[in-house]
Amino acid sequence: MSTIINVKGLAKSFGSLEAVRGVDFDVEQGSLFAFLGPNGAGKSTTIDMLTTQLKPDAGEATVAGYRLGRDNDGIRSAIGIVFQDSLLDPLLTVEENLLVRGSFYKLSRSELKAAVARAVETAGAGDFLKRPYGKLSGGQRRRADIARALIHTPQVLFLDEPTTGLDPQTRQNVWTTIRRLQKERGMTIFLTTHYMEEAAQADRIVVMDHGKVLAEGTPYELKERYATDMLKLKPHDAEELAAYLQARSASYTVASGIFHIPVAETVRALDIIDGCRSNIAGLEIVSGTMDDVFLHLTGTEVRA
Ligand SMILES: Nc1ncnc2c1ncn2[C@@H]1O[C@H](COP(=O)(O)OP(=O)(O)OP(=O)(O)O)[C@@H](O)[C@H]1O
Repeated sequence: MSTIINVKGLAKSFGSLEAVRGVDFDVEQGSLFAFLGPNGAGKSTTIDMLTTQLKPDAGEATVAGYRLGRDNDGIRSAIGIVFQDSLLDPLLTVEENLLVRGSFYKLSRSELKAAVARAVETAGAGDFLKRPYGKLSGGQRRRADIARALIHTPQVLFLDEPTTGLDPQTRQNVWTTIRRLQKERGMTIFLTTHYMEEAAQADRIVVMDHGKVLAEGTPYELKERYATDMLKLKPHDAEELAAYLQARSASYTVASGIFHIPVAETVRALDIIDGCRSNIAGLEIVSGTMDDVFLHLTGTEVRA
């Protein structure tokens, strides 16, 4: 796979506040990339720089082969952005909004119609095309916002918290659209989210806080590194199990008669189980989650 976004030493301060303090990361072409961090971590500032809305103080970046600061028009032609706050006019219908937006791209009338139709189809916004944007549900608005960002068929789609505030069913629908863009259209998706179960579906994750990258890797790698799997055992004889675990120098806690034994990886639980099989009345192995990773790295629960 080739790299479509490359970031080196990117930095931005607002007065004395160092919002982004020299970040480095790459995004693979066609991947679903999740950018995580608590409120104020510097995510939006980084995205604003990569999308040419904010001039960096230092560092460099290329997006779809275009150098930031040198070919910002090229970058803008290659990206689509779905902002947290919509840019569409609530009084116009979805179709009117998209046609107005599409008129910026200097297309002929027939090209414009075809581009809008393609964006609508891809975003699944066909059912409410003739309705005023302001009268749509949250999920429908999001689809219209995504359609707006797709009119010029971008290579990279930036989505800033695309599902925040939506109900679980609608979140799922919007998420299905995002996956389709990536899988079927080969689009690179650059996503920020406060929902860790969404981040867990990404190909690669960067976690940042206080303007710095804290960790990066696949969800699996991050969970292996920063989250602990837990073996939970219900013994027939608690004293016997305690003695067995102490003899192995395995740490554990007991709650309501259940032994909680942290294991580095889920398969390690097998070693423990093997030696005390006849004393086991019940067991469960709980994998570490992205929530654990986030908590470990940032020292804070996810704040939406
Ligand atoms: N235009 C600005 N002027 C001054 N300070 C700013 C400006 N934009 C952002 N900041 C500050 O920079 C820091 C990073 O903000 P940023 O919006 O990049 O964080 P974030 O990770 O996107 O947070 P969130 O998850 O809340 O969107 C914060 O302390 C914020 O208050």
